[in-house]
Amino acid sequence: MTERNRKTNFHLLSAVLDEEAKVVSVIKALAYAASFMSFVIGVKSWLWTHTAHASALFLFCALMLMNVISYNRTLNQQLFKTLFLWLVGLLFLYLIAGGGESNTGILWFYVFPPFVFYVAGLRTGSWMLIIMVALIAIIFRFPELPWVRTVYNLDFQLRFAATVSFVSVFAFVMDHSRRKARQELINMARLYEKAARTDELTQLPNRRDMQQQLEKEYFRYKRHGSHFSVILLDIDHFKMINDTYGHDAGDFVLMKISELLVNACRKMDMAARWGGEEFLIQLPDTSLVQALTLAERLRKSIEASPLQYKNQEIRYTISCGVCSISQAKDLASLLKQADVNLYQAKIKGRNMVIPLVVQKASEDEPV
Ligand SMILES: Nc1nc2c(ncn2[C@@H]2O[C@H](COP(=O)(O)OP(=O)(O)OP(=O)(O)O)[C@@H](O)[C@H]2O)c(=O)[nH]1
Repeated sequence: MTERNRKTNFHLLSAVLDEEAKVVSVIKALAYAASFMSFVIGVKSWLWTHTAHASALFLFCALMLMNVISYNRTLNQQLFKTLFLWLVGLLFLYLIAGGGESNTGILWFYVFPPFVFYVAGLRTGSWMLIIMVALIAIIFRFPELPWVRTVYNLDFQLRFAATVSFVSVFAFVMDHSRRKARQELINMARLYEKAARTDELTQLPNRRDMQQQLEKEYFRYKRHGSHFSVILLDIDHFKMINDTYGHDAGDFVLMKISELLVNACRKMDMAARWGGEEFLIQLPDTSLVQALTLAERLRKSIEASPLQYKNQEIRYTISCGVCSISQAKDLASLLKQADVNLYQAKIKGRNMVIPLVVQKASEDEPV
C-alpha cells in the first residue's frame, strides 16, 4: 500500500474501528445483563434449594464478569468476543442438558443464531452454530449421559430442529445483507473520499488534500523539529501552450508533468496539483539546499525533454519557488514565501528556480 493510499484510507479505517467498538459495547452490555439475570435466577434457585443449578449460574456470572474485567485490562477484542460466545454457548448447553426452570431452558437457544453471526461474523458464526447444534443433537440422542437430566421427545426434537434451522438461515441471510450493505457503504465512502482529495485530470492529490498534509507535516515539525521544504512549481506560458496546440494538448502536458513529478519524488514526498498549471511538492526531512537541488533537477529535465503530442513537439519550461520551514515563521508564511519566490522566478525571466543557488549542490545529492 502506498503512502497516498494509507492517507486516503485513514478515515475509513477509523469508521470500521468505530463499528468494532460498537460491537464490543453491545457485548459488554449483554455480558452485564446476562450476569445480572443469571445472578438473580441463581439466588432464586438457591432459595428454592436448587443449589447445583444456582452454583452453575453463579459460576457463569463470575466467568462473564471476569471476561469483561480481562477485556478492560488487555483490550483484546477478539479474545473477549470468543470467550463471551463460548461462555454463552456453554450456558445454553447446560440449560438444554439440565432443562433449566420448568424445562424452558432450551428456549434461550433461539437467541444464539442471530447473536453468533452478529458477533463472530458469518464464517466463524456458522462453525460455532454447527458445533452447538451437533452438541445439542448428542444431548437429544443420548439422554442417559451423566450430565443430561432432561429427555426431549422425538416430536419436540424435530420441531426444535426445524425452527432452529429456520431461525439460523434467516439470521444468516439478515446478517449477510447487513454486512454487504455496510461494505457497499464503505466502498462508496472510499470512492467519494478519494474523489474529494484527488484532482480528476492528473490523479494527483488536490489542493485540499495537500493543505491537510502540510498541516500534519507542520505539526510534526513543531513537535519533533523535523524540517521540511516545499517547491511551488508553475508551467511557463501555459496559456500559450493551450492557444498554440489546443486545450487537449494543455491537458496532456499537465498529465505528463504530473507523472514526471511522481516519478521524481520519494515515497514520503507528496506532489499535488495546487491550481490550474501550478503544482506543490512537499518534501519531508528536506533542507532548503536539498529542495533546491530537486527543483533544479526537475527544471532541467523538463527543459530537456519536449513532449510528443499528436506528431507535434511541445517544448515547455517551469519556474519554481522553493522555501524551507526553517525560513518561515509558520505554515502560511512558508507558502507565502514559496509564492513570492515563484513570482520572482517569473519576473526574472522564467525557467528558473528561486532562491538562486550560487554554488550548485551536487546532482547526486539525495533529496
Ligand atoms: N488545458 C488546460 N488548461 C488549463 C487548466 N487549468 C488552467 N488552465 C489554463 O492555464 C492558463 C494559465 O494562464 P496564465 O495564468 O496566464 O499563466 P501562463 O500563461 O502560464 O503564464 P505564466 O504563468 O506567467 O508563465 C490559462 O489559460 C488557463 O485556462 C487545465 O486543467 N487544462
